[in-house]
Amino acid sequence: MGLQEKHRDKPFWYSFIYAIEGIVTVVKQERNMRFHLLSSCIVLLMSFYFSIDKMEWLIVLILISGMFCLEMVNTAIERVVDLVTLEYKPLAKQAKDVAAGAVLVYAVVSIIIGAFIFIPYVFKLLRTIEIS
Ligand SMILES: Nc1ncnc2c1ncn2[C@@H]1O[C@H](COP(=O)(O)OP(=O)(O)OP(=O)(O)O)[C@@H](O)[C@H]1O
Repeated sequence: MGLQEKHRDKPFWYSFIYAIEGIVTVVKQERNMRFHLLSSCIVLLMSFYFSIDKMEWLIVLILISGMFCLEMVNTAIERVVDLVTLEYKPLAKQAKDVAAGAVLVYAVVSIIIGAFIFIPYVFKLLRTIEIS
């Protein structure tokens, strides 16, 4: 029986189980993903602490979820490349490097946007500490 036939009769919610398996796999196997998880927890704690406004929450949540999604796509690309070849191939290098570049661009932009959101709150906190 081929893979297609094997999965044809499964109920639709099996796709969710497979998706969750994918998320668990990335968290278990990818150090970068665990780093994203840790930094996201810190950002969420800061967001609660500073009581950021609704628009800022939306931006923070979009950035965090975007980072997770991109890291998962990056990992998927790495796995497919390794499945195709474990030999040194310039195209394999390009595929992995381009995917890693996408993660880097998103991470740098997220840090810049995060700085725009949080730095004013940090300064406000420092001023309050100075005054009191
Ligand atoms: N088959 C290959 N052919 C040529 N270069 C490769 C190949 N596999 C990996 N590379 C190069 O080595 C780098 C590291 O590859 P690797 O598969 O270890 O991913 P990684 O960047 O360490 O991923 P992560 O740390 O996110 O798991 C790639 O970015 C690429 O430049």
